[in-house]
Amino acid sequence: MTYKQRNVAMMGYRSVGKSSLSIQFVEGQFVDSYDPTIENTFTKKTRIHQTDYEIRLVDTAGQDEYSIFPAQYSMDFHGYVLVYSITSQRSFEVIKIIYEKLLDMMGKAYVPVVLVGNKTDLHQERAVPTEAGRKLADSWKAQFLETSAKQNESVSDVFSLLIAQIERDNGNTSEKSSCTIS
Ligand SMILES: Nc1nc2c(ncn2[C@@H]2O[C@H](COP(=O)(O)OP(=O)(O)OP(=O)(O)O)[C@@H](O)[C@H]2O)c(=O)[nH]1
Repeated sequence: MTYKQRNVAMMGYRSVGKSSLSIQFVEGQFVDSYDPTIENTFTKKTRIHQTDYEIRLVDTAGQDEYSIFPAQYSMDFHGYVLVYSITSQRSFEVIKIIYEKLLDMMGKAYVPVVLVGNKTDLHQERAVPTEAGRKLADSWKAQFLETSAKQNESVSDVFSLLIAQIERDNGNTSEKSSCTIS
């Protein structure tokens, strides 16, 4: 069987749940302890829209507004999952900065991205309204989802949405497209 390989990087501020989302997607479990990541790579074979994919998922170290964008993440990636925590306004501010640095580093005006607001199970601690996340994603022409790695809510949707977006950007789409000549 042949698999389409897609390389995806998870980026965001510290402790927003990048590792937890990766582990939930790849291994189907949630680990409550916090172990800061340096870098971890996971692979997962999955079928999305009748196509078999091997997703190589790189879980990166948490960054803050002062971090220098690691140049290795601007090459060889098909798409990015940019994660903040809905309980942390700072993580929301940091994700905007990471996005700007990513575009800068790649020298592009557009990069396939899914913006993820994680930890929806902590609704009593919510600091970032859903609408703010959606607006930000719209301004990037990116997909947007809120998730809970803990409750496995919408976790696999993050990757299906990103893969679908990457395929659309490559011109591979199962949807019928129309062409108008004027
Ligand atoms: N309640 C709740 N806690 C979560 C969720 N996702 C992650 N956590 C917790 O948040 C803490 C940080 O999670 P990680 O997945 O290690 O976060 P990270 O973004 O990979 O952190 P860095 O490696 O520092 O960048 C851990 O204690 C997790 O158990 C979630 O959806 N809900």
